[in-house]
Amino acid sequence: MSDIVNVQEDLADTGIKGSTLESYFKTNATKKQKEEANRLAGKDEEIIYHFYWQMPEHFKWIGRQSEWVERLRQINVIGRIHSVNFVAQPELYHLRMLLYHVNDATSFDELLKFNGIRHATFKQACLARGLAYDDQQWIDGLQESAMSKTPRAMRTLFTQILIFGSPENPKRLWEMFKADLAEDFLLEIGHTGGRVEDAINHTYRIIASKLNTEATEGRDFQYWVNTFGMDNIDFVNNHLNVDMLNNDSSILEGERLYGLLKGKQLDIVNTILDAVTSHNSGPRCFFIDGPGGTGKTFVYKTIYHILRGRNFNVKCMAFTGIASILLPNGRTSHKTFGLSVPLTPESVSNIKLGSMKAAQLAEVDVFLMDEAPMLPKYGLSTIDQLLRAIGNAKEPFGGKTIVLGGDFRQCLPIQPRANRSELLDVSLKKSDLWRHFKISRLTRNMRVDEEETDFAEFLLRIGDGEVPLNDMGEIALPQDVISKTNIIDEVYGDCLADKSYENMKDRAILAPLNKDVNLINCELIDRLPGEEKVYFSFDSIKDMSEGTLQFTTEFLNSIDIADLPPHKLKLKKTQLSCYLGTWMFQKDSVMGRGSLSLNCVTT
Ligand SMILES: Nc1ncnc2c1ncn2[C@@H]1O[C@H](COP(=O)(O)OP(=O)(O)OP(=O)(O)O)[C@@H](O)[C@H]1O
Repeated sequence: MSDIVNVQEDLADTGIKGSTLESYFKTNATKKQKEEANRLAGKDEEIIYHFYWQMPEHFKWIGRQSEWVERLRQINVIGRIHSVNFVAQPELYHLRMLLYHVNDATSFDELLKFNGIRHATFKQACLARGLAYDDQQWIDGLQESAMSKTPRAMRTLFTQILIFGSPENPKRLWEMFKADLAEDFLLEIGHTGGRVEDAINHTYRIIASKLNTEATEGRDFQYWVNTFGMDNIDFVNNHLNVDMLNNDSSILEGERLYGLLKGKQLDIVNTILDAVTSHNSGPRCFFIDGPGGTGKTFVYKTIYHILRGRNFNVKCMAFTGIASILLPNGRTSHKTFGLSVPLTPESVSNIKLGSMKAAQLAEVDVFLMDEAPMLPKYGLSTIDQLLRAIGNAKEPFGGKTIVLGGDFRQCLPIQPRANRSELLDVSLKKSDLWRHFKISRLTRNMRVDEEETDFAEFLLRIGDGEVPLNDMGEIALPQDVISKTNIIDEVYGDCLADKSYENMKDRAILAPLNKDVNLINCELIDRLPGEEKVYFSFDSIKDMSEGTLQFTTEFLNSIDIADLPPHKLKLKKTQLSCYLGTWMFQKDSVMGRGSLSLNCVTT
């Protein structure tokens, strides 16, 4: 009941007395009076009731009078009720749903009534009318997000549903969606050989942790523990920092990687392992400086697995999300240290002393951060202050071992409208903390073959600013790297001629613009043998009756964005396709994400 009062009070607060909705109720009341009068007079006149969203088609809204006035002529206009976030405002969401299905209500109160029973909430009224089923809207929402959102975003949505959505049966939702919620961790154990239950437990702990941090107002975490059927809070808290890779897999992986280390890589790993395990008073801050491809990520992974295998608590991170996924259990540095976005010299970490996140950081022995040159010097200071405060220690970074790495030739801190010297000024190298770092350099490019070393060196000289520029600020590329005929023939010609299509997966053509990629793709697909299968995207909107915006077919077909397959997707059996996410095929249409098994070669 209180929720309803709130909805009505909200409407009143926003000056909605005499609003379009209240006037709609009045219009219906007038129609009902007329219907009753007709009945008493024995008059056989049909009174037509309209849904709220149909009102603009048949009535004109006169704002001054706060009144719907019947149109003399019906016109083609589209009425819609603005959308409501079903997690944040569940009662408004159900009110909206009722308005889509009840066309003769004369008040909020009447919307609550069904079959002679007045229900306490709009949600219950929807349930009674069969418009919502036990948690059906949460199931729909989660199913949709399983197809379109990352597992991390889905875990956030799931937590919000638990906190704000009052689902009837949270445990059932968890059982239904736990595999989707754990999708990234399941993928990871697929590579590292961990156990499925560890991935699921890890997801469970993350959700427990989110609930613990976010379920502050009104509901205490224990409420969710009981409702959700989770293990008790102590169990959850005690295990929050244990990542899901079991130590055995880390020991094996650590040994494997260590055996492959070459030259300088081995020295760096040994130095860092020694600093962590021997508790000596030597340096605890390291910077691994190396151009792209010199094996920095390889080194982080080796250190991570060896230390995890020895029960050390190691956190991997990178400045950008895309680089963080290359690291075991990688997060962004912003997430790990609660840095604000955007990061400014005034920013402080949003991790509060005494909070659970602070306690988790206190337990970490080693922080590994890739792409560190993107972190501005004041970001490094914020991390230093946070770790000193958490550890109540005077040493840099609270005495934790911190391993930064990256390449100063690559992206530097992003500073809007900064000139060169301003950019350099915010670089890590200008930080007072820089002097504490022991710098090691990797130089051998592990990606190139012997015959490509000249080109690798050329790239390094570009990065170091040693290649001369012409008047236009351009550099001259070596003749042997410039395409002279057709780039498809040059890269894939022999595979096409020999029909060795499998070998095509070892080569790639990169282009700066998607339109060039599409052109090259189309030409290449045309040159592949076999029957072409064409899939079209959906060109109509599901559940139009729910008041979805109306779009023309032409518009829907023209949507061409990076996250979605193109409207016309051509596939051939011999084609190599890289799927970012998974798609759902229905008959001959393709949409969003889901599961896919196609009779074509995939990489
Ligand atoms: N010792 C090694 N043995 C075998 N392969 C290695 C070794 N070191 C690096 N590699 C391989 O070389 C490639 C480049 O290494 P890595 O990705 O670690 O470089 P990076 O310095 O992190 O590059 P970038 O800066 O571009 O991210 C990877 O495929 C990696 O697996």
